[in-house]
Amino acid sequence: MATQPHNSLRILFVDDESSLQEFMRLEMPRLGHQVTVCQDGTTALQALKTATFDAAILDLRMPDMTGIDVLEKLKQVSPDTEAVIMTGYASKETAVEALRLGAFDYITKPCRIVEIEGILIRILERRKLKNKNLALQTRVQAAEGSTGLIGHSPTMDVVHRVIETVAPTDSTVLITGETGSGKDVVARTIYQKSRRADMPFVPVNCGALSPTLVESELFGHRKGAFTGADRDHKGLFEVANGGTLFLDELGELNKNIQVKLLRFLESGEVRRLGDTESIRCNVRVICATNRDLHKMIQADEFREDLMYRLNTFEIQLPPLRERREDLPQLAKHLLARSAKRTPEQVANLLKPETIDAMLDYEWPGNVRELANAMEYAYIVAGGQEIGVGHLPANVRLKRSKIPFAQPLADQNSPMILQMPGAANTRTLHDIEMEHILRVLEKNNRNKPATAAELGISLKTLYNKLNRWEEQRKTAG
Ligand SMILES: Nc1ncnc2c1ncn2[C@@H]1O[C@H](COP(=O)(O)OP(=O)(O)OP(=O)(O)O)[C@@H](O)[C@H]1O
Repeated sequence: MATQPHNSLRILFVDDESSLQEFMRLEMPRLGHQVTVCQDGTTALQALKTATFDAAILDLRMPDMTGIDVLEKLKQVSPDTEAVIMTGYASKETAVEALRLGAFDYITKPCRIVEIEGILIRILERRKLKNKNLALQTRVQAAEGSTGLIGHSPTMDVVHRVIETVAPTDSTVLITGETGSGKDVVARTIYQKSRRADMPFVPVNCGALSPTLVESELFGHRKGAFTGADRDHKGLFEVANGGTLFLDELGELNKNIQVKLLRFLESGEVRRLGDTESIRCNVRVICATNRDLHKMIQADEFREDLMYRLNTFEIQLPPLRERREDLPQLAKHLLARSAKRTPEQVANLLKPETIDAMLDYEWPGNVRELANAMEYAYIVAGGQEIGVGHLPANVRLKRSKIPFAQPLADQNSPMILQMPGAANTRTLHDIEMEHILRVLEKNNRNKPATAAELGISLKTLYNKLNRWEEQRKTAG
């Protein structure tokens, strides 16, 4: 089959005027397009059964059926074909009706070739945009990894059941669980199973929002609301309108923002900073936190009324050490992700003793730590069978706490192997990261407390941790 040049369209032309048919047979190839000419609607519908077209130019008045009839049928069998209706001046209203039915545009007779050419250029542009969008979606999916929620241990079965119940409703959901236990995956699964799956999913890492801008980021602002607000700005609630807003690390929101979130949940309205009017937003909110909100309430850091408003449906994700039966399947899934293969293709790479060794470990970093361990082992084993010796040192030696305090003592520690330039030449940056990680551990991974002890902003801490994570990935 001949390949279609990227600037060429396959066009279906339907008109009973033979002079116009001849004109199109000559002119379309001259413009680089392929054309199939039909003299009436019936022949056109026949042609649609055997070929695919990028565009269809349809005469409004034909002997057997109208262009509108053909348009309706065309949109049923080939919704991606862009239709253009040709009409005389007298029937402009019908042309407007055609637009309502999904036509791309209409042209009035007598047709001028420049006009047709202009419309075809716009169709080509729209096709390019659609393809670009598709390519971007595929890349986003590849970057985010498969969103399948793996695990059928009794506790995970409960999680699956709650997801099935709550996903189709518009109810707010609170997902709790230790870091790396899969809260983000659960939020995306709820979204994908919801009625809003075709609308935006807007994830927000509340901890990474700068404290001075958090309100404007979430709720928007009017021009002049504060110094530097030189234009109106849409908040993320408005961006997510019709869809789902995922507030990750909810526990990091300050109390002022907590009040505003509560107000939104109760009224469905947000008010931009500096505005006097509220805006109605149809947004479903899903929240996640690894912090103990009850303890935060006792410490007067979290509003009790907000927690009760949020936890109508609470999904508690168990830590990996409490659902060890999920580990073999998860390990295969995550190994397949690193190897860019299917779980079946990598199943034989994991020796039974390697799985046993992993079952003996506590996994304080939960599934994320398992994902990193699988990536590490895959690289160290050179894509071959993975033995116990290929696992990161802390997994092999069953040391749950990552040995930040003696980073150079064990050259096989994943922390060192993954730290760029770690061998004998530690850079100032390496030393800084070791210190940050040590303080993070000391504070039980509580990021605000860590940032406070280090004397840096929470945002800076997140930036440093993200950069470090990227460097570890690049260093393999
Ligand atoms: N049940 C699961 N099935 C498949 N992959 C999972 C599962 N749980 C977690 N993962 C993977 O583990 C990693 C960490 O998961 P995720 O980001 O959802 O954790 P989290 O609880 O949101 O962490 P944090 O509290 O640090 O934000 C991701 O790569 C995710 O794809």
